[in-house]
Amino acid sequence: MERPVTKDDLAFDHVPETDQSFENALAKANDGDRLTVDDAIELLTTGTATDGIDRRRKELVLEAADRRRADVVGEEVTFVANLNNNVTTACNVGCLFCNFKDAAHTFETGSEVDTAGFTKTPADSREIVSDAVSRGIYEVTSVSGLHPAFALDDEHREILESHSDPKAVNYIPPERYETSPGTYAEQMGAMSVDGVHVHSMTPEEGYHARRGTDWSYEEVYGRLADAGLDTVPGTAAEILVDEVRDVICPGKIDTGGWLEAMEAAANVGLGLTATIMYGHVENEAHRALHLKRIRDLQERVDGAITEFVPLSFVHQNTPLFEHDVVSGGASTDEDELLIAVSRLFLDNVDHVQSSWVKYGDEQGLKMLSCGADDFMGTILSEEITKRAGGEYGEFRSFEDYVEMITSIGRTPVERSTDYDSQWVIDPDDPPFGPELGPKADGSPLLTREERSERAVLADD
Ligand SMILES: C[S@@+](CC[C@H](N)C(=O)[O-])C[C@H]1O[C@@H](n2cnc3c(N)ncnc32)[C@H](O)[C@@H]1O
Ligand SMILES: Nc1c(NC[C@H](O)[C@H](O)[C@H](O)CO)[nH]c(=O)[nH]c1=O
Ligand SMILES: N[C@@H](Cc1ccc(O)cc1)C(=O)O
Ligand code: SF4
Repeated sequence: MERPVTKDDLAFDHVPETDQSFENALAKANDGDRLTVDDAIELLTTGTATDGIDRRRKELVLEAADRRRADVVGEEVTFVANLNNNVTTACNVGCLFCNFKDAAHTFETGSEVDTAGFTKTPADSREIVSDAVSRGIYEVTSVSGLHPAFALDDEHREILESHSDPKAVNYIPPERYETSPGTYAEQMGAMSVDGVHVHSMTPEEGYHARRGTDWSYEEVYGRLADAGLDTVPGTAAEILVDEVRDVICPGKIDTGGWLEAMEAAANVGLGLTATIMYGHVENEAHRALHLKRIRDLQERVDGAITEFVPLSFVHQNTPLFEHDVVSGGASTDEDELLIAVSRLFLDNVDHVQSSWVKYGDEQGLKMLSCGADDFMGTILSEEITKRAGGEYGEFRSFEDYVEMITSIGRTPVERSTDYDSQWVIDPDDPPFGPELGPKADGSPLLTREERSERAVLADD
């Protein structure tokens, strides 16, 4: 049998080699000068002239980033009271880093394979979000598989229904499925409970919502905003260099398409977040180029990107790992350097998020001293990382947040999705519950039952 293609066989055009020195790059970072891609490569590699990561140099990069964080945002650590409500896992795009998806044919009525996934109707979403809103959340984040029955709205469905070759545009009518996800517009409307902030429709989903039409992304995001969408999560970014996308997500929109969708969303007034998904086949040159593309985008959208979210690749149950293309994810040194260099390079993005879903509590807290200042949200439910083999759980309570953030001597601050509203929490004045948003009454986010269930689990 032939040996499988591995990461080492990939002959990339972009390689981590520069004419810059580590010392010069570090001096620029310390002076607050705008960094170039070569500077970022030097800092991410702790010097391209030597192999491996030099721990002493790494500490210097982390210190520079921590100082920059203190200068830009001070000692406050923010988080949000939110719920993840992902609508469906049905997806045929086939990204090789993803185990969230389930082949769409397994959702069809009469399928011989019982699907391992789920699809929620708009009514299901409404019920789930209503329940979470009554517990105090004021943001719902919703990212989904590209279900072939999804249409943007009724007009889009009509266009798809009358298409000469619906399959060619990845459309199968909802009648073929056990459960219909409805339209994106219906889902946005259903999730807009009592003014809750809807954070949804990644550029990849935006692409799906216009397939088979000549509509611009502005048209699509404008209609979604009218239906209840508030801000757009910048996932599907992965690594914004096409030679990497060709390997890990050949079915996805390319770098240009991702940037076009993000810019259009900003043009119709929607706020944005941006991400990087790193630690698979890419090298430090790709990571640095990605940062440059985000920084340039932020200039074009006039500051619409509120935060940058590094997502460390979770490898365990993914095709990339199972087919031996990669032997694991990023090392802790690489994670820390990525956070730090994101802070130093992205001088026009105020907030860098540390994801406890990806790093866990201990390392997640450490990241708050490597350049990050935001600690994500309560989320209440998580499927993407869990299905990939991540083990850091599905929610954090406000109590957890206050305890963790004060344990490192920083100030816990509740924020809105767009950071416009912030509420400094006094750790000496419990109970801690959401104070911002539609049903803010300061009561704890978790129900009494959940709290006692957790206490039992902790005793085990
Ligand atoms: C699962 S998709 C859902 C939304 C939509 N299908 C899309 O691709 O934009 C959301 C994001 O999760 C992240 N993700 C998926 N699998 C991951 C993994 N194994 N490790 C880390 N992040 C992952 C990727 O960055 C991806 O863009
Ligand atoms: N980093 C991850 C997030 N981040 C989302 C945040 O919780 C929040 O929605 C955003 O900051 C906007 O306010 N969500 C995940 O599910 N998994 C992550 O790794
Ligand atoms: N990236 C999105 C949310 C998100 C991140 C990672 C995920 O696995 C899922 C959703 C945001 O913060 O805007
Ligand atoms: S990352 Fe998104 S588009 Fe890619 S397979 Fe997973 S769910 Fe589908």
